[in-house]
Amino acid sequence: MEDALLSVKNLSVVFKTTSGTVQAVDDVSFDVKEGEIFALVGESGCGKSTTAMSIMRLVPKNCTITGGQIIFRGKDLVKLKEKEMSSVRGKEIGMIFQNPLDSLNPVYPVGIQVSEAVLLDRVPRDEAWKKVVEIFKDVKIPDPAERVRSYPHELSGGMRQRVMIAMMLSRNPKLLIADEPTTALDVTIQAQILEIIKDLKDTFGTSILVITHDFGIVAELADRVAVMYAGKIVEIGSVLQIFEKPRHPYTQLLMEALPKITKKQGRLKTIPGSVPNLYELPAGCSFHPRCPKSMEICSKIAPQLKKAGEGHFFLCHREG
Ligand SMILES: Nc1ncnc2c1ncn2[C@@H]1O[C@H](COP(=O)(O)OP(=O)(O)OP(=O)(O)O)[C@@H](O)[C@H]1O
Repeated sequence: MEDALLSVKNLSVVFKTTSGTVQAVDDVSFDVKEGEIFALVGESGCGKSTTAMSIMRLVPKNCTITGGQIIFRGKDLVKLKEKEMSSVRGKEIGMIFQNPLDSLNPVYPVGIQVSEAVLLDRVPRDEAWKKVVEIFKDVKIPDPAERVRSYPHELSGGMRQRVMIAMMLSRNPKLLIADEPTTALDVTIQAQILEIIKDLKDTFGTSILVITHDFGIVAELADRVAVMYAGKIVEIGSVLQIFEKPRHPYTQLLMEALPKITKKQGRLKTIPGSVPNLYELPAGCSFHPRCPKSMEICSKIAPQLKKAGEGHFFLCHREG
C-alpha cells in the first residue's frame, strides 16, 4: 500500500490557443500508491482531465507538457516514445470516461468489442469468448451469456459503463483512470458503479485514479484525495484527514456543500463566484477573489504549501 505505482512530479501543462497560452496544470505533484484509490477533485476547468490525459499522453495537439515527470513503474511516461507509450496505454493503464457511448462502436455487439481486447493476448477465440462472459459476470452484468450479444444502444447507461469497465479489466491493468465515471448516470446506478470500482481494488488490487467534481464520490470511494483549483493542487491528504479537518478554505466550502449531496439529488451546492479565467488569473492566490477568509497578502503573494500532518498539505497563507 505504501509504494507509489504512479508518481506525478511538478507536472506543468499548457494550452496554446488564439487567445493566448494557458497553464492548465501548474506544478502538480501527487502519488498513486499500489492498491489505493486516489481522487482528484475540483470544479470544472480546474485541470483534472488535463492531468489525466497527460498521464495517458492523450492530450490534444494544442497542448504540451512543459515540465515535470510522470513516473509509472520506474519509467518516465513524459519521455517514452509513442510506440512504448501505446503499449503502456493498452495494457498497464486503463481509462474509463464519463460517456461510454463515445468509446463503444455502435455496429458491433459489446461482447465482440471486449473480446478484441482479450484477443490481444493471443488466446484462442473460444477461450476469449468464455473469458468475456466471465468478466461480464465480474462487473455484475446480469445474464452475461446473453448480454455479450447486445449492441451498445440496447444497453442502459449503467450497463454500458460496466462494459467499459469489463473492457478495461480484460487487459488486467495496474492502474485505472476513471474520469467522472458516474456523472452521466442516475444516483442508484452511480452507487452500483462505485461499488464495482471499489471491488476492482479489493479483488484485483488495481490502483485507481478517480477524477471527479463531486466530494460525495470522494467520501464513498477514495483513500486519499487532492483538491485542485485553477491548475494547482490546493490541498492533499488522506480522506480521513481532509474530512476531519479540511485546511484550505476552498476544500472547506466543498465540504460544506457535502450534506446536500447525500440528502438531496447528488447535486453539488455551488460555491459563490466562478472559477477564474485561466487567461487572466488573479495575482497572489488564485482563489482569493472567492475566498471568505481572504487577507491583504492573498491578493499580492502566492502562498506556499504548508504541512498540516503526515502526508497532509495545503496551499494557503492562513494556518488552516
Ligand atoms: N482543448 C482545449 N483548448 C484550450 N484550452 C483548453 C482545452 N481543454 C482545456 N483547456 C483549458 O484547460 C483548463 C483545464 O481544463 P480541464 O478539462 O483539464 O479541467 P477539468 O477540471 O477536467 O474540467 P472538466 O471537468 O470540465 O473537464 C480549462 O479551464 C481550459 O482553460
